[in-house]
Amino acid sequence: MRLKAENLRVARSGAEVLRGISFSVGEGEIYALLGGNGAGKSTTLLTFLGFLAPSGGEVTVNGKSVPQDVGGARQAIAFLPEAASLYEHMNARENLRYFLSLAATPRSSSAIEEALTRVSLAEEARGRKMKGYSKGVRQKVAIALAILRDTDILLMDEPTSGLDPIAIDEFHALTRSLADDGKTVLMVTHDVYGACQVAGRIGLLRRGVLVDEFTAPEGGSIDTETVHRAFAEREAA
Ligand SMILES: Nc1ncnc2c1ncn2[C@@H]1O[C@H](COP(=O)(O)OP(=O)(O)OP(=O)(O)O)[C@@H](O)[C@H]1O
Repeated sequence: MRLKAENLRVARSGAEVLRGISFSVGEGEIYALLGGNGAGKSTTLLTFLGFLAPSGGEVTVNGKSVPQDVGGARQAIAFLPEAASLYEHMNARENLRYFLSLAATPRSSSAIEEALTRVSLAEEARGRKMKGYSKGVRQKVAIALAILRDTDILLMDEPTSGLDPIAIDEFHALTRSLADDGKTVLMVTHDVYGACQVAGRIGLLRRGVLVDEFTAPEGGSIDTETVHRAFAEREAA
């Protein structure tokens, strides 16, 4: 398994915010962690990235304990934060070149153009400074960066928040094609409908406990109604 949490516990400011969660995500899988505010979704991502240490249980990336090899975990993962921080005074190509050089993974100009084509960033948008660009364009550049880093694993924090419906559909199609290439995707979201559209598995997180898990049937997708009902019932409980 590329990502695995086993009875994982994490405390923040003295309070236990993950209370023994277990799940795993393999090659070519898209796993969506769904939950209300404060459920522990971002905390889970930060723990896989080694920014928070477990107070109990285990967290592994490619079979290696994250606390024991934080560098290895970060090298294996591309992280898409909710708001991509790109340099305003640089254009899309310059941002990509700059961040790739920081990650010590320089790429050719043709590879950069190919990635920008894959995320459907219009030719004329590639050479304009980022300043004033919409969230949709910024996110495309951030995904292009993840594609160019060519890591096996992608973590995404609320990737569709603030995107319009067309950008959301494009994003889901792209995420699926990345999974078809064998990437492992873990995303956290509030969006039940989007999670059902894109994920092969959904984990419902409530107050630091994984209370339900749903798996898509072979060749199909997870039923939105079922997840919605479970979400509402758990929140009301
Ligand atoms: N920097 C922090 N220091 C201490 N506690 C924190 C910090 N950030 C979050 N928490 C607490 O950890 C718990 C889980 O928060 P987390 O951000 O992981 O939830 P989330 O499911 O991602 O929520 P949201 O959907 O609101 O982003 C919450 O109770 C929150 O108050």
